[in-house]
Amino acid sequence: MEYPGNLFVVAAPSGAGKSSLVKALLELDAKLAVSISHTSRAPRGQEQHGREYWFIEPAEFRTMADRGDFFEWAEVHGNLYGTSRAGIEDRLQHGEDVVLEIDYQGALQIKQLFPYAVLIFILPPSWDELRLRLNRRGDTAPEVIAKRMNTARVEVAQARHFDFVVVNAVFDTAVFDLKTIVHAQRLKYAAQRRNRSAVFQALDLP
Ligand SMILES: Nc1nc2c(ncn2[C@@H]2O[C@H](COP(=O)(O)OP(=O)(O)O)[C@@H](O)[C@H]2O)c(=O)[nH]1
Ligand SMILES: Nc1ncnc2c1ncn2[C@@H]1O[C@H](COP(=O)(O)OP(=O)(O)O)[C@@H](O)[C@H]1O
Repeated sequence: MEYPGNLFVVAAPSGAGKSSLVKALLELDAKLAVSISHTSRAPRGQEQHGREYWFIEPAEFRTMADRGDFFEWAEVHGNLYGTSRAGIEDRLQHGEDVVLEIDYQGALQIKQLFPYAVLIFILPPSWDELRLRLNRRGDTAPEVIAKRMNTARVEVAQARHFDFVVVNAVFDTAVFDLKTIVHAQRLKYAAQRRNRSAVFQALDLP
């Protein structure tokens, strides 16, 4: 499948800083939009339906999956998550850029469907720091943290299938790395199409 918009996929083990980084990236780049996923998990803390996720019942999720409503979906930490076609197809068709914040299983499915998608894996600087961040966030029970640390080992092993790996040690440096990847992809895509105006647009030149 091919659309004129760029597709960026960001995956990371839970607690590595993916949500915070993507949020900061969106604040820097008005031309990017993040896709809101559907999930069967219950909302956490201040989360709102339609803002962090579309929260739906497992049965409804299964119906959507059977109907082919998702570009990809996967079970993560015992819950179902999916990227709906309706959420991003329109934007991509209009040449707008989209970021997917999803797990590695979803990322690999997206790469099959959209070979030009740019897959970015966020790594924490160390396992100890990952545990610290999960603890500090304060919204995850100790037994859940232990489970996520185990899953993190499986997830990190998948980083080799990604186009880029960004280490989130110093936050601002990691945001800058992401911004550079997005910028480089826009220039590459514009150059591939030999489209002078698209190159100028990507450079933010008049
Ligand atoms: N495959 C897939 N994974 C998703 C999707 N949305 C979120 N995820 C992933 O599901 C995992 C759990 O997310 P979440 O419940 O928000 O917990 P968090 O890991 O603490 O942020 C994370 O790795 C997300 O990136 C989606 O649409 N598809
Ligand atoms: N570079 C960093 N240095 C220190 N703490 C960070 C950094 N990046 C993120 N954090 C913190 O780590 C915790 C997990 O970040 P979050 O964005 O929720 O992770 P994820 O979306 O990957 O689960 C949050 O409390 C966040 O503020």
